[in-house]
Amino acid sequence: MMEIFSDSAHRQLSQMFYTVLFFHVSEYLLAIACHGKSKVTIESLLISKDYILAMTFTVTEYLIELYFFPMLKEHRSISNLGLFMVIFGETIRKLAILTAKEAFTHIIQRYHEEHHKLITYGVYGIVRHPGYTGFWIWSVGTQIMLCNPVSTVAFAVITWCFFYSRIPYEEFFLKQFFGLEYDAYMQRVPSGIPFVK
Ligand SMILES: C[S@@+](CC[C@H](N)C(=O)[O-])C[C@H]1O[C@@H](n2cnc3c(N)ncnc32)[C@H](O)[C@@H]1O
Repeated sequence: MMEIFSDSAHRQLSQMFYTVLFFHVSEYLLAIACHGKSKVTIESLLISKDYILAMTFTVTEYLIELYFFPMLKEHRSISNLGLFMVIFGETIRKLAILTAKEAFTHIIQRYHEEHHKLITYGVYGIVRHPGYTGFWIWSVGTQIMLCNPVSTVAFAVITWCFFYSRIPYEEFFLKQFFGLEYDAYMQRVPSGIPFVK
């Protein structure tokens, strides 16, 4: 079936498939490693309805452009830049999970548990939300890798909007848990998402 695609298309679609597969499987396995199997649900695969919709849109855009504007998919250096962003973003996110360990829950904690300590070292010493920074770079990178102009802009804006509202919500509880220690951390370290204080 892949013979109907050019070499570039074959490479880009394969890269996208393995990128997405690696991201979700590794999120799930790391969640088990950090929290134990009994506490992890299938939701830790991070595949929601909206996400499936976004990926369907992405593939649809890719195939339409491949058919009508095949030269758009032949920009190897742009595609490689996207691949670099995917690897870079994935690395930052996984470093965040490995640094925060038990504190890195996929669902935002609203009640302080005794074991929950404030992490301010490692990647958390560079930005306050390295998991989100990494995901943002990863998601935009997937679209640059596919040379998908519409989805590149859409992913950048939609993911940014998501974190723009999620970060204050998450930090509302972190301030309750850690008080002045969190205020000082906020003063010292940027959020890691552009234009989010
Ligand atoms: C999905 S994780 C994301 C963590 C962080 N926002 C990031 O992007 O790396 C969400 C959980 O991490 C916890 N969390 C966020 N920042 C933290 C920090 N600096 N230290 C400890 N826990 C943190 C929150 O309480 C929340 O339940």
